[in-house]
Amino acid sequence: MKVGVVTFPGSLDDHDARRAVEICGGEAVPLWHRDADLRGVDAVVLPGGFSYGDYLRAGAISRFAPVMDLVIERAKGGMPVLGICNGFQILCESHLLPGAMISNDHRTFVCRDQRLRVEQAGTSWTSDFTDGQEITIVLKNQDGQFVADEPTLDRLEGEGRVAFRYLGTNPNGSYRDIAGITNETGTIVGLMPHPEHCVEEGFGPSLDGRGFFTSVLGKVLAS
Ligand SMILES: NC(=O)CC[C@H](N)C(=O)O
Repeated sequence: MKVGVVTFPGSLDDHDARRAVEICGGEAVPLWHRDADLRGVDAVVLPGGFSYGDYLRAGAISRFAPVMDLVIERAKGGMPVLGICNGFQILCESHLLPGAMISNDHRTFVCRDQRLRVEQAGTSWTSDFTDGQEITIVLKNQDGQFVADEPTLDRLEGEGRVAFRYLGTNPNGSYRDIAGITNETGTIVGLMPHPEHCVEEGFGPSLDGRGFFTSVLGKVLAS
């Protein structure tokens, strides 16, 4: 299975995302922000970083990158898309996911190991987890506060579209402790913490990131 990883100017975590795909048994395909072809990929990861320097708003310019025309079209047609941190910001700016990301409530950059609860294991990127499972992966951002109006939050909760919730201290003021959400069909997932940094021994607090990639790839890894 081919998983495209988009590099925007200012992306930071594209290499780790490609490496995570390969470690978990997939073929990682590098995509560039100006590409007008998705090179036959079956799924796409929008990685973390500071695309276009986070100017205007994080993700606001990336949404208009040429490659996003195709990503948005294919995502609407059911292609699995994972947005990690800056990628989640881009998914919200693209209106593939509802809500918006604003500055952390404490107005400082946060970098920590973060406990999460998997609230929805019925997505393309979480099927190797179980509902209610606790995982710990890393978190690092400045604009990580997920906000949405009350009807949108109620709809997300009611439709089982809150995919991840922060456990312990809410690190950024995200409404209802929401760390990640999914679309109506569970093919698109966005979250602020970084699974791609938690896929190999000696790096990160766990190997919990593997589940995201094995879920979409349909792979079983020896532990
Ligand atoms: N690690 C990331 O992707 C974080 C970058 C992101 N633009 C921010 O809010 O800081």
